[in-house]
Amino acid sequence: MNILDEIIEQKRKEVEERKSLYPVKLLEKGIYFSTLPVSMKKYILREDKTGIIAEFKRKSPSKGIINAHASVERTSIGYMQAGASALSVLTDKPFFGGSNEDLMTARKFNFCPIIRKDFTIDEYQIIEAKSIGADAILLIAAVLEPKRSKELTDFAHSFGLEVLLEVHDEDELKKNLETGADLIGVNNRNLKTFEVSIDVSKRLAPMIPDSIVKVSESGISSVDTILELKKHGYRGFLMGENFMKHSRPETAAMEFMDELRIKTKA
Ligand SMILES: O=C(O)c1ccccc1NCC(=O)[C@H](O)[C@H](O)COP(=O)(O)O
Repeated sequence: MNILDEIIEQKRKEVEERKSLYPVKLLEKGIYFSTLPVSMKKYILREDKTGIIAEFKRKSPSKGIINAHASVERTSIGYMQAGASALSVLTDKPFFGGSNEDLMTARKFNFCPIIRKDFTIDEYQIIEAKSIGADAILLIAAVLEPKRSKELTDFAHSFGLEVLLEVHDEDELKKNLETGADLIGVNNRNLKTFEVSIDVSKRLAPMIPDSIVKVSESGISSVDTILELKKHGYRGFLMGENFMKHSRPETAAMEFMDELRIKTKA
């Protein structure tokens, strides 16, 4: 059993527990349930932003503890002040140390697109994402049949949420091109082996239609990599550890995005 199988097995149990603890009727009463979502796709395409989706993540299966003490409030505000296009907040607790409360805190302090980073396998989680103030959800092709990805995408759209569909290889991409995702994220990290290679993004780029916003995910740690990925048509760049490993992730993000702005003008 690989880590992804383990996460999904755990997630199935967790979702069933949450359904009985917080029934849909309760989620529908959440303060964000009827607010209008902010489009992550639009923000990523905005020229005055960097395209970076800055992630708040305390730990991960591949790296263990990354930052146990960072404040969601200070980090998320700092990320946006630095010029991020959107925020990504991990809400999975057992494997990433996140929570729904983290996302709600980020929501409270920021008017910007927020993607709920979790392992979505059930409609219930989409309703939950809406009720905690998310604007977008992640779907991972490696754990869903294309038919199921489409069903969940349609369901997310019915709540005004956008979908970032994550793929890791040609086969996953080909099978999921018709699922209606708003953005396609190519994960440079193989979630089964944890191997990271930016070449995955470069290889898959020509297969993604221009109508879909391309996002490169994971293992990005240099401005030059972003400039290189832009040449391959990427507009979004999901970055977590490179910022979170610092005691002040928001300062690291500011320095990184300043360098990106300078090199983009040059
Ligand atoms: O990061 C992991 O170890 C991981 C393991 C299993 C499933 C998902 C995982 N990561 C989720 C992500 O998508 C990354 O947090 C995100 O792309 C940012 O990556 P990075 O910039 O390398 O922190």
